Amino acid sequence: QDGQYYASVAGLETLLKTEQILLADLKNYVDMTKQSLEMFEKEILKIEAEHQMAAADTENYLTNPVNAYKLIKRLHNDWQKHEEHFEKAKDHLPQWKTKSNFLELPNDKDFEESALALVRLQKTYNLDVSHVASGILNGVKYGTDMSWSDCLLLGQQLINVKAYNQTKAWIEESMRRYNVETSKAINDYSLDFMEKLGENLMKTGNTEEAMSIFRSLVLKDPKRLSTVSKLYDNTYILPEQYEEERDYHKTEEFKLYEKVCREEITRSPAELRHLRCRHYRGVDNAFSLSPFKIEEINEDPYVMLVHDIISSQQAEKIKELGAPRLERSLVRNTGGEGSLLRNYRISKQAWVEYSAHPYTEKLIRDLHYATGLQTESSEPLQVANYGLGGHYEPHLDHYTSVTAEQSNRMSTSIFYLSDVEQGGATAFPYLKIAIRPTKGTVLFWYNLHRSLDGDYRTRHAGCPVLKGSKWIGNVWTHDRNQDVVRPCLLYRDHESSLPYEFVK
Ligand SMILES: O=C(O)CCC(=O)C(=O)O
Ligand SMILES: [Fe+2]
Repeated sequence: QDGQYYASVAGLETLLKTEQILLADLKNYVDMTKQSLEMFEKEILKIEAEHQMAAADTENYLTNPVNAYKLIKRLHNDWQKHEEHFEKAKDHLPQWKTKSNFLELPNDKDFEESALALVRLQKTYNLDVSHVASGILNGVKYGTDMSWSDCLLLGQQLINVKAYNQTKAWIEESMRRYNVETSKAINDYSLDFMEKLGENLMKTGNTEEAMSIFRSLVLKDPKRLSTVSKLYDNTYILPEQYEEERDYHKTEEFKLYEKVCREEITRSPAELRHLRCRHYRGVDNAFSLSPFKIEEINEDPYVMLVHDIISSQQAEKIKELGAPRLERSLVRNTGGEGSLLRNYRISKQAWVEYSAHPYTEKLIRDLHYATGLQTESSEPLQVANYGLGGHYEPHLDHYTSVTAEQSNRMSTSIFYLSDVEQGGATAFPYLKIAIRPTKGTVLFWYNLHRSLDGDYRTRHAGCPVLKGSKWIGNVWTHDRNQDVVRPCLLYRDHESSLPYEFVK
């Protein structure tokens, strides 16, 4: 299954184990052959350092997108390079020989997606490329640096998916790092990279910089003169028309969404003034001893938080119920090259019946007591996990055309099953609301007007997870038999949301 490792922390953990096994082989190989010793020894130290950090706190290590990218990059890219060296000495590499039979390895898709996830984060949160390359996310340093060749390779991946706008910064970062890192003797491997860097600089129109790379390349290895001059003569011109990103990413709505994720746009004190926090004893006063802690988030459409509605233990159990059955959430690609940029939802999900465990039974019962809604017609609990850079672009939960026989998703309840260190808010662009996940809290809102018309103002999204692993449980209650808590009005009350219907 594509992207099965990349999309969750559990998947990455498998990869970490895979890499441990391969690393043992590599160490063995160096002992036996003493070939290419210098290069491999350095490589081993580097990976071991990573693994030591990972061992110290695996969860913390793998929830860092830079570390996750580097892990996938090493397994997908570097080990393949090493393999060429291994060919001769395969007898000494029992694990390697059979690796494709039993070791878990990331595929092209994993690698591409992990690169795109980094870029998505960088773009959504306005991150500085040089910071990301240093493992710094929003001012916090989480891991080791990316090397100049890591940055270059990422740049090349971005060229492959035609994300030219993002490419240049990474190639420039690669150059900056190259100057700092490579005062030492240079090997063929690095020279190849330099050649590629020059080529990519030509492709992105940085002729001057390409020239200076080519010049120092030829100085270091005069044999390359002919290849280099061919590259140069081919004079790549900046592709005249960049492949457009999916148009939606250029709309005002999408830009607004990104700003709301960054909390660059928030509501004014005047807009927040009428909102209240209160204790609610629940339907039939069933919770008079431990009332619900309700925080109003928005009046119309109605949005609220209920704090501490599930315990930490309950949340852990629900994750456990979902985890073994997580499947990649469906993506609606519009096709074409570089289509991964168009993955509007990157997460894994599983459906869990409420009858699965007393804790899920309790969850749906408590939701009834907190909201008054009938939950008989609810969909099963949807448990979802967002990994590295995981997100869910703005969308509506309800169906926009339903026949008289069909029911619709009247309300959404998002139970937050984990905290998220950075990013991962639930954002409502039109309402200028970003809710940061807090474990144990449920975010609740009505998707439909009382008239049962869809409320377009409820368009919402899961912002990219910058650091951490985000777990949620979704409950969608339908619009059947809800007249007690949500009676219809004598008039159709849907006009307020109409201006938002066609905004795109
Ligand atoms: O992850 C989030 O915060 C939003 C999830 C969502 O909108 C959905 O699953 O429909
Ligand atoms: Fe949603």
